[in-house]
Amino acid sequence: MTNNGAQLAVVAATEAAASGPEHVTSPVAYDAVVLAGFGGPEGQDDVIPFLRNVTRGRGIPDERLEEVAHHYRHFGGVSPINKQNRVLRAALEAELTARGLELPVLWGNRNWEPYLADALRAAHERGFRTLLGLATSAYSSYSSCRQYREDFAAALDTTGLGSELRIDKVRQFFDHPGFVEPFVDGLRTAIADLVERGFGEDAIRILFSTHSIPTADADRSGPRDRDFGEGGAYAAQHRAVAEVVVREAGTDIPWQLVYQSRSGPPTQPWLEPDVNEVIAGFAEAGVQAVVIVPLGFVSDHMEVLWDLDTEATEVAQQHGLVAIRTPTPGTHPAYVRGLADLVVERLRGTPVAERPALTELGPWYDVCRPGCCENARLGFRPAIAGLAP
Ligand SMILES: CC1=C(CCC(=O)O)c2cc3nc(cc4[nH]c(cc5[nH]c(cc1n2)c(C)c5CCC(=O)O)c(CCC(=O)O)c4C)C(CCC(=O)O)=C3C
Ligand SMILES: [Fe+2]
Repeated sequence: MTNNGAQLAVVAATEAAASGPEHVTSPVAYDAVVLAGFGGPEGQDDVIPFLRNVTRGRGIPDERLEEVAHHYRHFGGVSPINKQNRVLRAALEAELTARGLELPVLWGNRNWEPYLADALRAAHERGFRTLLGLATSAYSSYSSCRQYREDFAAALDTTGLGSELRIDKVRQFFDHPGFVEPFVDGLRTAIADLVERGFGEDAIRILFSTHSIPTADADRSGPRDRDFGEGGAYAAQHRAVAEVVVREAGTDIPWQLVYQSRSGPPTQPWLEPDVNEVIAGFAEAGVQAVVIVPLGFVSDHMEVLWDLDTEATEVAQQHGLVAIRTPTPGTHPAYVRGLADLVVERLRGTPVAERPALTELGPWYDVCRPGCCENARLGFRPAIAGLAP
């Protein structure tokens, strides 16, 4: 740290939370929203520098990096993720404007241009001082929660704007109706499609797929003082949302939660089972069709286009199975409205009892609880929007 700006921001958020009820902050007149994306390469020359950004200090084997570079190269070195976030940014801003809220939405990334630091500089130049961060990530884990909080703190440090800007962050929204509804729609449509094509419901299986993470990180996901069972809050949230999606879709077809896109050295345990192994096992069980619901992802980025639409679909075909991958929220109107609702609840300081949440785990916290989503290997880094350890 070259200045203590990030620490100041951490303290500001901490005090705001500590003085309010446990879950929620008081109303805040935010000047703007900052959408925080993962970032992706936009051409062949970007691929390797992007992958270096993603994996810095992570011990990802070179073979895995080459393999992942190949996924991007196959699509011209372009990940669709930046375009998707540009479209989402505009849609969210338009939704807020339509509600009479003058709340610009800025956008910056963790791993590629425009970086979060660029977004903070732009916000500051436009005179915005009180910002609400919104990460494009629904669940609790180091990669999907705490790392975004650290990204904001690091961007405050890089820009030297730590004492000028206050940044809070929208809660994890895994069980918000706006996030869940597109998955329900997608599952219903896929089942209807298969039934119409003559598949019996007993010959169909539903797989809810999400990103695998190291089990050591999964165990640390969510607040330190709550026990969520195997796989921590990360796995528990996915299980709970999958149950809601199945119930809302009104189906009795058997389902299970599977994991994809594992990296890291083989010696390191990651969440299992792998989507491809489960699909391969289906053929012997007499299954004829599989519906893959990409429950862990907000848009059709590379993990979806390659790991599901290319790889998992190929595995299914090799085993004589029909596979349908259902849509991600993307810019589904329910999702965009849901994100706007999540912003509005912070403007109003909506009491926790009035906040929508479709599972018993939520609504999640405005300010992360002590020890939330720590990384098992990386040391402590300053983060916004969390209570001190
Ligand atoms: C939980 C989770 C999400 C979902 C939540 C969220 O959306 O945030 C997610 C999303 C994404 N992951 C992405 C890309 C990559 N993730 C990698 C590596 C890793 N991901 C991890 C976890 C997650 N990742 C982890 C524990 C690693 C190991 C290294 C580390 O500890 O960081 C690597 C390195 C190579 C590899 O090992 O695959 C790449 C290239 C992209 C962009 C895709 C595009 O460009 O379209 C997106 C949206
Ligand atoms: Fe990832």
